[in-house]
Amino acid sequence: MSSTSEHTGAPPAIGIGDVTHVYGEGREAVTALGPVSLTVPDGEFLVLVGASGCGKSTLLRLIAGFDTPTAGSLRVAGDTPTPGLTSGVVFQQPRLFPWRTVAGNVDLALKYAGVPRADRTDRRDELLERVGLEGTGARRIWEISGGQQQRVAIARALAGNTPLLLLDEPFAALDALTRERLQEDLRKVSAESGRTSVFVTHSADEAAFLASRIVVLTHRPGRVALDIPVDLPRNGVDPDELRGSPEYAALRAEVGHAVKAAATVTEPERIRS
Ligand SMILES: Nc1ncnc2c1ncn2[C@@H]1O[C@H](COP(=O)(O)OP(=O)(O)OP(=O)(O)O)[C@@H](O)[C@H]1O
Repeated sequence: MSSTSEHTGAPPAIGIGDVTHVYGEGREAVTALGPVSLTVPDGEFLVLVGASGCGKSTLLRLIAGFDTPTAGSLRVAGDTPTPGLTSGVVFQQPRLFPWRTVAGNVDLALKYAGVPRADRTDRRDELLERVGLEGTGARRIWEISGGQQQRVAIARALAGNTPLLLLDEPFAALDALTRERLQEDLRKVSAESGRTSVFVTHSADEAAFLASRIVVLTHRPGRVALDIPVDLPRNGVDPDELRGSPEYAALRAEVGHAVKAAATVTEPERIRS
């Protein structure tokens, strides 16, 4: 693993060296992950793909700092990750305060992030606009749709201005049309913000659409089965055109095959770059 960025000499956004994670002890021990080594440069949109139970969420939790690796080293911008400080996290179920308004939820995240009161309204409106929720600030969480709730969760995660945005299957519970819309908006938001992101999914389609790099994990304990850069354009591209392009179809097929193969056979690490 290289410990610094190629161009600036600064540590990478995420540096993962020979990380293993074991849940429980003795006869109860479950090795969920590893060893995994990955270097993620600033601004990358990394998608982790793999079959159920392969350790994707475990890796994300380690990057978030919710858990500490059993072995190996994991650094965010050269330091040990700290929950809430190094990353904003979006889960499959939006964890919002249902009795608060949309604006109130984002305000609270800005307050926790230390944004001065005088700046919060402008910053909140900017965030709501960015996630496609302008004009909905006064609505209660229970009054808006699941897709809109997930948009609020993304705005909250962006509010902290943390170096990382981590997303654990955030669109899995949404209907297909809403999911596509949110994917399109997230793609745009991420290209605009340039925030380093790690997104977990089962879906090869979703990975091919969102990623600037895709890592497929083997079955448990998850290791890197495939690590590929994505050459699809990230800015100024029509989402339908992208989804209809032969390049997208080829990437989706490659990832789909890799996920299937990795779910059944423990493959040696294969890197194409
Ligand atoms: N707290 C825990 N205690 C014991 N085993 C656990 C714990 N959390 C996860 N595991 C096990 O570790 C393995 C990896 O789990 P993880 O949730 O990281 O997988 P995943 O790829 O995210 O799965 P899914 O796609 O189904 O969410 C699984 O076999 C799971 O049962």
